[in-house]
Amino acid sequence: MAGLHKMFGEYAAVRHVDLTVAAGSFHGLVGPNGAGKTTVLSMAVGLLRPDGGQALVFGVDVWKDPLRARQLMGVLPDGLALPERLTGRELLTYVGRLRGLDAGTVTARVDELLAVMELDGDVERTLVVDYSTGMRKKIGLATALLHGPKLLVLDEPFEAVDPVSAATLKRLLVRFVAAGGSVLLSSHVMALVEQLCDTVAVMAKGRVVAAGPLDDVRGGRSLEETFVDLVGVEIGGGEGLSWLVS
Ligand SMILES: Nc1ncnc2c1ncn2[C@@H]1O[C@H](COP(=O)(O)OP(=O)(O)OP(=O)(O)O)[C@@H](O)[C@H]1O
Repeated sequence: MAGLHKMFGEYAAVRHVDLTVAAGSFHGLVGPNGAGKTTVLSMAVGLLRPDGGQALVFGVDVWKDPLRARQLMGVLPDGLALPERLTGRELLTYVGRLRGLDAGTVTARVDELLAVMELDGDVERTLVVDYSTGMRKKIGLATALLHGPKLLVLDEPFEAVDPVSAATLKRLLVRFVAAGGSVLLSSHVMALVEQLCDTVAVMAKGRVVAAGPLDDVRGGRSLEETFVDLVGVEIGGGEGLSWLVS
């Protein structure tokens, strides 16, 4: 992405952001609440029209050639709206056919994805409307993977996912990158980004304030310490709320 810019009224939510995810890299995007991560990712994948700048996926302009760009990308947006009154299998089958995969391929991939995401067995009778938040993340990730994309763009993929499922998702993403895929994910969890990502960008107030290989950005410290320095916030400050306990 180059020079991506977005105004909401008078407020510049994203200010001329440049970000490159190298092929085969696992790229983390971190930043405090309201930094502009979701806005950047939404513009990068074609869900929110930028006021300026360009988003390219392997050279394909997301806004000029959306169909080709979508073939190359798998997207897990924040607050994904899924067709609710379907089971996970029905949803994946529907998405697979929409994406032009033949019936045999869809069935085989849906079987595999439901098993990997542990959404098979008894859970198969549950409608998506009755899924927990973590289960919705998992089925959302499965829909993102279904067509075999080269790049995954994931907004907070681990939010509300239990530790066991998170470990499964991590293994899956590491495998995806090892097989040549690229991942761009946003997260609030520094430990997770340090564990998974080789490259990281830190956003604050709509700008990228640091970016590069993980070790360069954290410079011998933990990512959390670097993050606090860069965005100028105190973690766990004791001020205020004196009424909370007496
Ligand atoms: N549709 C919108 N209309 C108006 N303002 C918006 C809209 N979407 C986002 N914003 C504002 O833009 C800023 C960036 O929001 P964004 O959701 O991109 O941040 P974020 O880094 O993803 O935050 P979080 O970590 O809390 O998810 C915030 O100040 C938010 O209030």
